[in-house]
Amino acid sequence: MPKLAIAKGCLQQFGELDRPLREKITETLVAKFEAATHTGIHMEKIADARTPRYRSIRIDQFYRGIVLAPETGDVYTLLTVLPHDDAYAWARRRDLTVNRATGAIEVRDVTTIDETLPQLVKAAEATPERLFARVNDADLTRLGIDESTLPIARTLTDTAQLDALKPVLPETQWDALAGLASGLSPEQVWSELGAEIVDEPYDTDDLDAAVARSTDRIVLVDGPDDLMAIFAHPFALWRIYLHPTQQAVVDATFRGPARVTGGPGTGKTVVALHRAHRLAQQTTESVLVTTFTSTLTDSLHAGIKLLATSPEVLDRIDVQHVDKLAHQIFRERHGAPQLLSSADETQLWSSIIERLELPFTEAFLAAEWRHVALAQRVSTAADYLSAKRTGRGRRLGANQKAQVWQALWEFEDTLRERNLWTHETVCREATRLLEERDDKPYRHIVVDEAQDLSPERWRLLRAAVSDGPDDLFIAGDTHQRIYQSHVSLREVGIRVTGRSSRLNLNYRTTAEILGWSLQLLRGERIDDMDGQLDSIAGYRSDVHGMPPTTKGFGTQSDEVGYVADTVQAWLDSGIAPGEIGIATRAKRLGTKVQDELFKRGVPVRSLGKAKDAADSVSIGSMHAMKGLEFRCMAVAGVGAKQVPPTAAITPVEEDVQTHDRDIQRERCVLFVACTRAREDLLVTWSEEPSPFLVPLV
Ligand SMILES: Nc1ncnc2c1ncn2[C@@H]1O[C@H](COP(=O)(O)OP(=O)(O)OP(=O)(O)O)[C@@H](O)[C@H]1O
Repeated sequence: MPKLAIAKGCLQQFGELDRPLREKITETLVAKFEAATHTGIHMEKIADARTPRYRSIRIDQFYRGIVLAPETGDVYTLLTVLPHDDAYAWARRRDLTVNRATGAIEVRDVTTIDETLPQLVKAAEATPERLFARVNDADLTRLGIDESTLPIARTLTDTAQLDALKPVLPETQWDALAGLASGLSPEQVWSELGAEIVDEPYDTDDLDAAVARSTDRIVLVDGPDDLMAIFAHPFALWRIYLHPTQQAVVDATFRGPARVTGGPGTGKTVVALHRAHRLAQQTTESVLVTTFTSTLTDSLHAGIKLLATSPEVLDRIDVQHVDKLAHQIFRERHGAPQLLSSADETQLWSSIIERLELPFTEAFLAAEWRHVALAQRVSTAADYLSAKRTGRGRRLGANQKAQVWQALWEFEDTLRERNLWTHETVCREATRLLEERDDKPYRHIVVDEAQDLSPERWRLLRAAVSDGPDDLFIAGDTHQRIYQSHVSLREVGIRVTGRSSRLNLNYRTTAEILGWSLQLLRGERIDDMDGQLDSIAGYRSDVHGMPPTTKGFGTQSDEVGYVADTVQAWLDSGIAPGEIGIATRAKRLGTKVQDELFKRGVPVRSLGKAKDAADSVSIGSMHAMKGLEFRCMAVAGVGAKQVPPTAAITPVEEDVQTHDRDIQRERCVLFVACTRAREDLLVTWSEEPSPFLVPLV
């Protein structure tokens, strides 16, 4: 029985068509493949096609699909859908070959390559520079560059020429060249290709075997329902086509906790979602997918719903905010907790300070309680005396420690006496309850945005799943840490050493925006949650665009006006309101921009509030941008007075280390906001620019 496979490029093109045409194509293909079961598929041969195995399939009066017919087997691969004449021209210009390194199928536009080569040779005569001078032929060949591509690679003098060849060169060969051009070594490119070392070379004439190997570019459709599901979400390419390095992490079996790291937009969430889905397919027990905010939880939930087409599998996946899980476990035993408000907490610290006549501030004691006592499960004076106070800066002598411990003890004692709880103590109690249980609620736990979870939340998760293969899977990037939590995974009982993978290729942002944003963090020493330093080296994007626009103004009202003008210009150029995001550090400025846009009749919403996300420009704090992305992004109010905000920074004289950590965190917050942009980034300020921007503007 014939089976249909769909190439990634085809689904991308399909997503750009009008909805009625998309519906028509879907209907036609479903009907054809249903009919094929009984009567075979009717397809036309194409005269003068580059390969005699191309066939055309009629979609309607105007549109044709180009299909690769099998020589052996029964898989028909839909390569493209285009207006009639373009479809036939496509088939005449493009050939299919098998990549020597990966054994996967590749499309190349032979006609354009033949036309371009003489021009490239001519341009190269004018300059001695060669883009790949440092890479020898043997390495290029090992990376799959074949004899047709090699002469082209050897004439290239700059990356702009390589970029221009992207639509015409064989995809995997272009990826390998782009990796080398961005500074990766041949070894690094080899490992990114995810190429399996084979004993025997691939049969480069066997296109059918190559199709079967190309799971990162060709998806095999599993019946009409699957076809409808694929075509219903043509923009969610991540759902179907994973990069080999992503796929390897999704499919791996780990003997214990494992994690994936990587820069912004490298697909960590995508990997986490696929992995959760795969684990849920393989077990009959529950799988938890979790993170630290409810907005992120909602978007993980939406992702899981896109992936899990089987209701049984979907049922097995519980997507829950980690605090909600803590409260749920707590309530099952104790009922609803009575929570201490943050104002009451400050008041309580203040009364303890007064009563004990202590020389500490409320903020200092609260932080000491959270970052030392709770983080390290300190329950006695002796524990506290020997607890690590890394990152707490201000040194305490023995007497001072005794005073602090007395305050912490009184604080907890009051909570106990009045039966009051904070989110942290609820979490601690839930952990205790889970640690007592043999029947853990989950078989697998997948955690996204791991860098922002506090130690007590990690302990909760550790206690919610039994030790075992694939128990915990963690996705995160410490360069995007936007809250206070500095966790050593080992200290919370989670060992990932030797089970850590890294993703480098950014799918979201242009190379220009990524490169600019990475400079915000240059020189920062950022831990990797496992006793080492993380690094930004090697993160890259193969997509190019405009560099970010940075602009300062004399007054805030001029700045607001400019941001509103820019949003209007984006809208006028055809960008949908839902594809535009605006981030500010302080809410007040966000409100001003929102009012200005509202005055101009632009639909606008505060993040997380209105439901009609697709129809409105989104405004939110830089923190609220975590996990989101927008085609166009304005990051406003990046002035010296606002970024970093004085109130968020511990004064140097109070605590040097905490001060430094606060500054680093604020850099990360700005980095997160800027890396939400896919195509266009505007960064503005009034008066003096933020010190973080000074080297960049
Ligand atoms: N294999 C893929 N094919 C197509 N698109 C992909 C792929 N992997 C990731 N993407 C897209 O790249 C973007 C970023 O992915 P994702 O959110 O998973 O990255 P991330 O590493 O979690 O980012 P961040 O850390 O910045 O939140 C998304 O738009 C996602 O759909």
